[in-house]
Amino acid sequence: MKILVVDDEPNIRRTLRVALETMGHEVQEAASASTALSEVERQPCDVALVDLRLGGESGLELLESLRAQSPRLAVVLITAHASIDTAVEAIRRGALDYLPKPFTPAQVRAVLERVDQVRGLRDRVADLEQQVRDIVPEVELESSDPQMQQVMELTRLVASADAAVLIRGENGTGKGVLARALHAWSKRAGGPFVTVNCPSLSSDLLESDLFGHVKGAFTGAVRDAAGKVAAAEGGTLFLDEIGELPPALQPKLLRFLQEKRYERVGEAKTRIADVRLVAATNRDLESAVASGDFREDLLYRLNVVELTLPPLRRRSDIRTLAEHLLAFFSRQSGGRLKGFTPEAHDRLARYAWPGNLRELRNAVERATILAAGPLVGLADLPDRIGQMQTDASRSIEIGQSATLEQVEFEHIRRVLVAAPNLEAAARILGIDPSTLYRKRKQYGL
Ligand SMILES: Nc1ncnc2c1ncn2[C@@H]1O[C@H](COP(=O)(O)OP(=O)(O)OP(=O)(O)O)[C@@H](O)[C@H]1O
Repeated sequence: MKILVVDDEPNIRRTLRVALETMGHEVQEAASASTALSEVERQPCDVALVDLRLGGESGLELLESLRAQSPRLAVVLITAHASIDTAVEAIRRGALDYLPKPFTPAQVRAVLERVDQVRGLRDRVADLEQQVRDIVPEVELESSDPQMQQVMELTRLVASADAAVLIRGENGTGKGVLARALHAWSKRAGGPFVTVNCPSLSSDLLESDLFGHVKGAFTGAVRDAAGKVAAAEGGTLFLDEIGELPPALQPKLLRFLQEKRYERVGEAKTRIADVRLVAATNRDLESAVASGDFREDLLYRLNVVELTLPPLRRRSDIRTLAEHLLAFFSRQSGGRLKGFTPEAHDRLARYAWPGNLRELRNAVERATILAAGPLVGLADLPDRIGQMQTDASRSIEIGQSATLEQVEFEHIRRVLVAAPNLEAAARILGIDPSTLYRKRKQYGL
């Protein structure tokens, strides 16, 4: 973890730095409240260890300012006057814990383990919140489109088997939604549904995210972690964007698929899990196999059954889908909107929908907020749809009349089309793969 030590006594700062660095943490120091605040602003950290008496300043006040400035920061107070009262006051004002002075390295370690546990729980809550959002109440799986009807029929058929399933389709076509439906219709429905986003983490972190790790396996592994394979026990593990699975992890996943066996990072003990694997990809995995980026044996293990979702532009039910989504969002906001104008419908039917159902959903939700009603018109649709020229790939020129959002959307879209994979696209854009991942979701790309 990144830890900020705030104490006006150089000796305490030095002792803590040595102890914390020995435990594998990164340490920043501050001798006063104002330095502490500017340090946190300059470089975000995970934990602040704050002395209660900072010369003439109060650690309790700094605690409040730090919490206001950086709500995710865990603050631990250090106090030579450990009384129940100060401890209670510190916790009441948002401290996560306190350390009595003088302290031993073991006490520091114990406090940090608690901080790490709380952070783990917080992440778990965020993850669960995301899952609740992912359950997507607006989803309509019934379709009059013949291709979709075929996909749904096959999904119901294979749901009861335990075979691995590979879901193919462009971004936003509903692969995640279909994976959930598959789980809900399977005999594992009572078990957990756990998602792993393959491109959002580095190879090492992804391995530990999947299979778990033991305490001390790497810097920052301060306690054992079970991993998502274990979390999905008795249920379904959904590997999103499997085409981005780093090569180093592919043999490990293959072994897991074949034998249901795996090891946590840093541990030799073999564990067994009863988990069904469903994977999704928007990439042409056959060409990834041909270029050596994806193992052929893994592809064959994953696609025992294949389900392919059609892109939205090829679906004959765009109109019904748009009406369904509008009815859903309109209900949530008092039922003001009754439908689309004929021009808006026409545009929705002719637009290319590079972000597929996600883009349609976002466009309709946005229109529900903007439209005066009772019908959604062209002006209520995002510019790229409403002002679309007949050529869907109209060019945006830098310096010409375009919003920053349009420019960012178009630039990211084109880089994604041209780059061989997400990591390369993130490198070109000069952003983190996880930021790119979020932006794609935001823009429905
Ligand atoms: N059948 C549906 N009815 C209504 N909305 C849908 C449907 N399928 C998908 N959506 C909308 O599109 C969004 C994206 O779906 P989902 O995440 O399943 O797509 P995906 O193909 O997995 O995308 P990605 O490849 O980017 O992960 C959903 O959150 C939902 O809002």
